[in-house]
Amino acid sequence: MAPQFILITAPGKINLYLGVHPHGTDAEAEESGYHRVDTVMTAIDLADTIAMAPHDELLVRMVPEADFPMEQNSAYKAAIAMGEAFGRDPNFAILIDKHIPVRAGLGGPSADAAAVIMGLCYFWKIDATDPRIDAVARSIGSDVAFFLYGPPAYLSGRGDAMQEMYRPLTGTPLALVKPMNGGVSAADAYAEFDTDPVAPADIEPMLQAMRDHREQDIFANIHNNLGAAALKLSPEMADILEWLRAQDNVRAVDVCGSGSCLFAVCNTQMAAEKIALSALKDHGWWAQAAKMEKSGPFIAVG
Ligand SMILES: C[C@@](CO)(OP(=O)(O)O)[C@H](O)COP(=O)(O)OP(=O)(O)OC[C@H]1O[C@@H](n2ccc(N)nc2=O)[C@H](O)[C@@H]1O
Ligand SMILES: Nc1ncnc2c1ncn2[C@@H]1O[C@H](COP(=O)(O)OP(=O)(O)O)[C@@H](O)[C@H]1O
Repeated sequence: MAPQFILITAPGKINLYLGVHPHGTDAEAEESGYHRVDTVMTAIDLADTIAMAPHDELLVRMVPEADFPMEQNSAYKAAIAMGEAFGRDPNFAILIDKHIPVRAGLGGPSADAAAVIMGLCYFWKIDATDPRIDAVARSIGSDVAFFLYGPPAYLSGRGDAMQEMYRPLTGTPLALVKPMNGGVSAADAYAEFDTDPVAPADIEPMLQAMRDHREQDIFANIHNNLGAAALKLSPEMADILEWLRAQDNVRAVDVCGSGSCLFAVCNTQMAAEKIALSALKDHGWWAQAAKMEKSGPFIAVG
């Protein structure tokens, strides 16, 4: 008998490499205003938790309560799109325990959408390789496809076309720091990028380092050419960037996706914890120690 309740852990992500290509480089990706993007992402252990059970209608709630209508929730959109793709009524109650900050570049809305897609596949016994799943993911957002696969990966196109997957960097310590208030939306960051587009760094050294699992080279090739746009939209991020770079035991620092969060790869978990605490205590920034995670969303059955 199918279970009546599942709990899905939906990890956020960081981009170890984010290369946005100025317009005019890829006609297909640029349809409807999108940019050609090459990215290497890894999941992190800062995660939302999503409880799902069959219900008499589709109901999506967040804790803390969302300040936008349910119909705009990525989890709701994913459930509707899955229902349409598979010809079924997505009548489920979905409760999202929110831990991943929004407008942070940590992929929270996309992680929630991927978790709901996986949850519905579980309830409806849909094969994970069904191509309709990938199409649903892409229709919700560029980052959703990454979460469906899980391990660190290189994606191209709009950042939604899987190219290669790599051995995870599980447990690598991170300090995440962002301004306490406000954030940067992905759409605003891309629009700002267009005012002064700069070509990305060569991705090959990063891909080769990921293939060979050479940590030192991976961290030496961390790159994000959307970061400058985020910094213009949220100037406090520049203070955080400078401060993180000056901390002890930090191997690399960059912007998380479209911001407003920044990450520091640290030598030890204690160093990451110390940096997070100092960011909060001495500067009033939002901060959290985290780790790189081996995979994307995973399901526990109740
Ligand atoms: C920047 C990245 C890096 O991983 O994520 P975040 O850091 O925001 O989490 C992604 O490219 C964001 O992906 P996602 O958050 O899924 O954004 P989407 O809903 O697909 O797109 C939001 C908006 O960003 C712009 N956009 C997004 C992706 C892309 N390749 N080109 C774009 O120009 C478009 O204006 C689009 O309307
Ligand atoms: N499940 C969700 N969790 C959080 N925010 C969501 C969700 N679904 C839709 N949103 C909307 O997405 C916005 C954040 O989008 P975006 O800036 O692209 O995300 P990110 O945090 O990945 O940078 C929120 O302000 C909110 O309006």
